[in-house]
Order: sequence, then structure tokens, then C-alpha cells
Amino acid sequence: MFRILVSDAISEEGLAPLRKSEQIEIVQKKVTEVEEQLHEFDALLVRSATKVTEELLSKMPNLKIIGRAGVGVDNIDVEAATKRGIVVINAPNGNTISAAEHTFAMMAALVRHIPQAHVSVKSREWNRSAFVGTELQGKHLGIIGFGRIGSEVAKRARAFGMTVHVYDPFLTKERAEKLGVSIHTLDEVLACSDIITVHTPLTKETKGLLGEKNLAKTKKGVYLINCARGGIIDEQALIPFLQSGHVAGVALDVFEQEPPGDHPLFAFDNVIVTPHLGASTIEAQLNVATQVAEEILHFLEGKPVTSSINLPTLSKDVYEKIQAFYNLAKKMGTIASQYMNIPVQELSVTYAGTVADLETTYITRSLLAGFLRPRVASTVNEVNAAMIAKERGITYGEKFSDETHGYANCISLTVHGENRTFTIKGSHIPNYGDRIVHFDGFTIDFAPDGHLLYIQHQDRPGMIGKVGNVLGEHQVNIATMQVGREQAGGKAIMMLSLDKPIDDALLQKLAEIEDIETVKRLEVS
Ligand SMILES: NC(=O)C1=CN([C@@H]2O[C@H](COP(=O)(O)OP(=O)(O)OC[C@H]3O[C@@H](n4cnc5c(N)ncnc54)[C@H](O)[C@@H]3O)[C@@H](O)[C@H]2O)C=CC1
Ligand SMILES: O=C(O)CCC(=O)C(=O)O
Repeated sequence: MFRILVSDAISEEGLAPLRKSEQIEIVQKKVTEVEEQLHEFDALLVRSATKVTEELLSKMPNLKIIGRAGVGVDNIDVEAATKRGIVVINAPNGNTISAAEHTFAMMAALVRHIPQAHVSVKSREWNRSAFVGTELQGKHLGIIGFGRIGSEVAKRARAFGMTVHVYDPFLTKERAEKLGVSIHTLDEVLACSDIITVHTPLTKETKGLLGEKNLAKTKKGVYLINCARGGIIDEQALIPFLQSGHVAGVALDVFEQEPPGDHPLFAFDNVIVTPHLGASTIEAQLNVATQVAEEILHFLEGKPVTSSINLPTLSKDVYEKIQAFYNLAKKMGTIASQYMNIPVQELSVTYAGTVADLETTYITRSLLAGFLRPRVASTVNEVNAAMIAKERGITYGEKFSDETHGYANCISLTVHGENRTFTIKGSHIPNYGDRIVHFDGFTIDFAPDGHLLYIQHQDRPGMIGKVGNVLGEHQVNIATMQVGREQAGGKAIMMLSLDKPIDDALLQKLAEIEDIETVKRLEVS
């Protein structure tokens, strides 16, 4: 049974795909109401109200995936989740249109003083001259952040006859041309816009982007809108600009602190506000809930998730192509880690043949996770493998080569440890399986599965018999056995696959056989 905690208000209809599964139990409660059961949940589904902090995560040791029914994940400590190997997904475009429409509604309300006029009329006043507005047509709109929402706002602005000026350092000229907008520097946008709307995420760079210095560069009488994240426009810095009349009006859907409480900006009549309503439409809530619900189902079924914040994004097609290599790489990592049971500084992975044309980032992460798993007490998977490797001072890199050693595909892993280097090469043969084709300098051919026993010895007659005898005496059955050697009478290896694991005492007995130099147990699950 997979238990999901839905701790914020999420569209019931959107949860339908999850409700259909008999493997899933959904609990719809606030975190504070299930304090005692937090450790039981496998998934957590939130909007923006639940703060997914490191402290909360520490109470949820079984958590595998966090779904954010929306875009911004600033209420989730993604770094802490990543460290714990928890996948974080969001619904990147389900509420785009609603947020763009809300921005536009705020823009119209701002320049036509609709909220103020509404309050006035309901107070039994009829003061038409107090609410003379300005048209949007012919005005210059500055859009800071031209992603999904910014570009939808631009389309609507053009339909209203506005000229759009965009600042987004990551926007290409081609995309700007396609969308009919001109790219500018931030200073240009600040200087030429009658209305400025921000649509960036809240990051180190965007926090306070419209602060004292940049507000001073805006046109006198400018209108400002923030329907993105509180803090992109510095709330304190606005106050003198509103007092002097430099800023004609501000529309805020989001705040540095939510809820904002008794905010000093509320004293200004020309500051209009909504309580973070950008995504609050029936359509947006259905879209985002359905998107995350479907993603969680995919995750449960072992399929790739496509909107992860902390994993490389993979389509279903790409995942199907890499799946075999993903499994082979994990096994190679596990074997290498156990064989090189010493401190390691570097892993170098080389892809050759058909695998080299695939999305190898994911395959390498899988290999890294397989390598770290025998060494790390906490959960390690593709999500946190890179971070854990970094913490432990292990670097890794990918290379590509034409050398397939006669196979259609070949993954080669070289592990650099203190005074020792080890190389393992593997290939996936369709309809046959995974094979290790090279092991620490020896050509060999074995399946990297189950209870493996590696023996390195001098190539002498009778060695196989001696090993077989000792194992037989201890009731250990040999399933398969592969051998390899440098040259007749030189160094040789055996790789045995056993029906059950062997203990330290038996390992020691095997090591004592004359001419055996190394014995290692390798477990691949
Ligand atoms: N009020 C609400 O209810 C909602 C708010 N949002 C918020 O709206 C914002 C935009 O969302 P989307 O358009 O979906 O995101 P997006 O990721 O599609 O677009 C963000 C854009 O900002 C640009 N950007 C990043 N750093 C920048 C910088 N320093 N200066 C200028 N541009 C920069 C990026 O290049 C990107 O094009 C986010 O903060 C999101 O959390 C989203 C949905 C609803
Ligand atoms: O869940 C909500 O209503 C907030 C939406 C939002 O801010 C986002 O998706 O980034």
C-alpha cells in the first residue's frame, strides 16, 4: 500500500487518477493533524500553504516523492529533499493561463481604479471624477521574466494594442521574434515602460529586483504588478515612491510574507491586492492536480516522471530506450564499489556504440547510485547520488568512444582509488541480458546478478576442483562459473554465481587455498 498525504486544498476531481488505484490510500489532512503518522507516508501532495521544511522531512523517513500542484516550489526545501533522495515534481503549465489572466485583470483594475470605485459605490458614494483612469491601448508594457506566464501576458497585451518590451537574460532572439516582442536590457525596460509586470521565479538574482535603485530608473507615473512571487518587488522600497507619486499604483497578488498581516502598503489607496489568487480557478486547479496525480502514478509504476525539479527530465520514449542501460549501469556501479572497497576519488564512465547516442546523464546517475549504495547508510538513488558523491569528494565524468570491443554497445567504468585503479566493462544484449565482458584487466563473460564470488589465482591445474570442493562441503551450490586468464600459467580469475550468499568463515577458507590470491564476495540485487 502506498500512502499519500494531501495536506493542502487540491481539486478532488484532479485526484481521481490516484483514487482509482487499489494500491493507494489518500489521507487529506493538514500536517499538524497527522503528526503521529507522518512516518507512514510515501508521498506528499501540496499547494503553497504547507511548508515542506527539513524538519518536516526528518519526520517523514518513508517519503519518496513530493508533488507540488502548481509552479513555484519555494515552499519546499528542494535541497533537503534531494539530499534524502526524494523526488520533487511540480505542475509547470497547468495554471499558466489563469495566472496570466489574473495579471491582466489586475492591470485593468489598477489603471481603471476598479477596486477603489467598487468600495466607494458600495459605501453609497457616486464620485465619478475621483476614478478617472487611463487606457491600456498605446501604452508600453515592460515584462520582466518571459517564460510561460510572461509570454501569455504579452499575447494579451498585444491584443489590447500595447507595445511590449521584455527583459529576460535567458530569452533567445528567435523566441522573442516568434512571439513578436523586443528584447531589452533591464534599464531600457525600466525607463520606457508605463506599466511593469514581473514574471520570474524568486531567486537570489530576482529578490528585490525592483528595489530602491531600479525603482528610481522607472518612468514617473509608472504602474507596477507582481503576480509572481513576493519579494521580487521590494515592498519597503516602494513606500517612498508611492508617497512621492513617482509610482502611480501597485497591484500585488503575492507578498514577502503570506499572509501579509497588517501591511504598511495597505495604507495606500492606489495599492490593490489579492490573496495569492493567480492560480485560483477551477480550470487551473483541475489541471495542476491532474498533472501531479498522473506523475505520482507514473512514479509508482516505475515509469519516468517528466516534471521533476531534481531529476533530469525524461520522456517515456527516451526512458524506454535507456532502461536496459540504466539497470546495467547500476549493477556495474554496485560491483565496482564492492570490489574496490577502499576510498575512491574518481569514477570515469565511457559510453560506446548505441548507448552513446542516448540520454546518458540519467544512466550515469544510476551507475553512481549503484556505486554509492554499498557505502552509504542513508537512501541513495538517482535524485541524490550526485550530491552525495560531491559530499564524499568523489568526482565523476562521462566520455564517449568508438571502442565497443565487438559489442553493439559498451559501458566502461574506471574507478580511481588510493594507489589502485579498477575497470569493468559491460554490455546489454537484447533478448539475452546484461553481460560483464571485462573485469579488472581480464576478458570474461558473466551475468551481473545475484550472489557472485570472484577469485583471482595462479593458473594451475585443479584450481576449479579445489574451489568446488570447499563450496560443496559447505552445501553451497554453484549456478554458473566463468573463467579468464592473462596467459597459460599466469594470473587467472573465476567468477562464480552461487545459489546462496556465503559467510566470512567460508570466504576465509577459500582464501587459504594454495595459489588463490584474492577472494571477494559481490552481491548484486
Ligand atoms: N500568483 C500565482 O498564483 C502564480 C504565480 N506563479 C509564479 O509566476 C512566476 C512565473 O512562472 P512561469 O512563467 O510558469 O515560470 P517560467 O519558468 O516559465 O518563467 C520564468 C522566466 O523568468 C526568467 N528569469 C529567471 N531569472 C530572471 C532574471 N534574473 N531576470 C529576468 N528574467 C528571469 C526565466 O528565464 C524564465 O523565462 C513564478 O514565480 C511562479 O512561481 C505561477 C503560477 C501562479
Ligand atoms: O497553489 C496556488 O494557488 C499557488 C500557485 C502558485 O503560486 C504557483 O503555482 O507558483
